[in-house]
Amino acid sequence: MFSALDHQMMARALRLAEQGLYTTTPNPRVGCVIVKDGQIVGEGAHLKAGEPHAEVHALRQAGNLAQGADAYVTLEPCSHHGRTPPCADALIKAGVKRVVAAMQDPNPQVAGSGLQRLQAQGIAVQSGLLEAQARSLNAGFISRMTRRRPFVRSKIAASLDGATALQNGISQWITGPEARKDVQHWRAQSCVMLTGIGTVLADDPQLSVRDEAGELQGRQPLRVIVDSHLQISPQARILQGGNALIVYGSASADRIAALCQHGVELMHLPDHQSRVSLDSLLELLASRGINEVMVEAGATLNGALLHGGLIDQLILYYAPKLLGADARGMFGLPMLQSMAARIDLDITDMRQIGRDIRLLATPHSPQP
Ligand SMILES: Nc1nc(O)c(N)c(N[C@@H]2O[C@H](COP(=O)(O)O)[C@@H](O)[C@H]2O)n1
Ligand SMILES: [Zn+2]
Repeated sequence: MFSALDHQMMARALRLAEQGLYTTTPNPRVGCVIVKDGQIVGEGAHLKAGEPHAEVHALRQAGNLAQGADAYVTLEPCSHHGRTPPCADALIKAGVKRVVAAMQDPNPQVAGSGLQRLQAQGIAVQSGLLEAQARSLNAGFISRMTRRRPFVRSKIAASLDGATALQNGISQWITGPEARKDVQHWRAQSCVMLTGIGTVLADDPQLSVRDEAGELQGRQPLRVIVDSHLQISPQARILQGGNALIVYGSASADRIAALCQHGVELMHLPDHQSRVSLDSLLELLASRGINEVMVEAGATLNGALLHGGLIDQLILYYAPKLLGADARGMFGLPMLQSMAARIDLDITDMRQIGRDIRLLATPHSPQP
């Protein structure tokens, strides 16, 4: 169905889409290549919401050469008026003869209607080339559009014997500098950094995106703290500089007033036991256009998220160290009554980073 040239051009479009890895949110990362007589005549990437889509950049570069050309796009061209006009119309006007998309747009405002509009104008349309790669690049956008919740990845650094801290809470530094630098790359592509009050009280983290000199770098994710009984101090480093949200389940009026005085945003999201409802939190974040959440938390929050089926990806750094008995574990999961109740994972990537090993894993879902 697809030629070697098709594969090559879509692979190029996917590389272009990666240019928006850290910047396009809440929009998807999209790349486009326009090809005439086997030669690239235009290419582009979507970089920022409100700015032109990938197809528009590529068509501008191609100019009149777009007439009779093939367009390779990593996401179905849009058919609606959002912040910008429909790309399907721009492709029709430019006179392209064929459009190849890696995947359909999961946005219900588009969902196949972009491809239909092109087809109705006699343009040859194909979809599904390198679809798995295109989906992985926009896992957050797809999750928000189809499940009404963000894609959630949790990063955990542990010793080889599975400990994240000593019994007294000391955890700095289990992994080496290369792994800590790698973490910054994941933070930078996230819309939210999520943590729990236990981590805030133990480590007083900032959860910001920083360069090697420790300076703030680029777009900063919203910091969200799950603090069921509002124990956080207004002086906590994570609250400095704004851009933070505390979610709580129950608290006294005094505690609420004290934090409000410091200009902190609070949200009351109780579950039936007056802890924080994690499902409601993710729903709320999606309604605010949040595509990707990165969790850096302790065993309690990680256990609750994993047990609730709310973690989509684990980023596990294992350091070649042993922390011994009574050290803190990775997940506070309830005791299993049988092997049948275990949580199975699939490992999707494994590599050495400095002296540490990084595993990417996803909760295993049985094949239909
Ligand atoms: N095909 C395509 N190319 C791009 O470069 C895109 N950014 C999108 N995004 C789709 O359009 C919606 C955003 O529209 P506005 O930027 O507000 O005009 C987004 O939700 C996707 O459905 N598609
Ligand atoms: Zn568009």
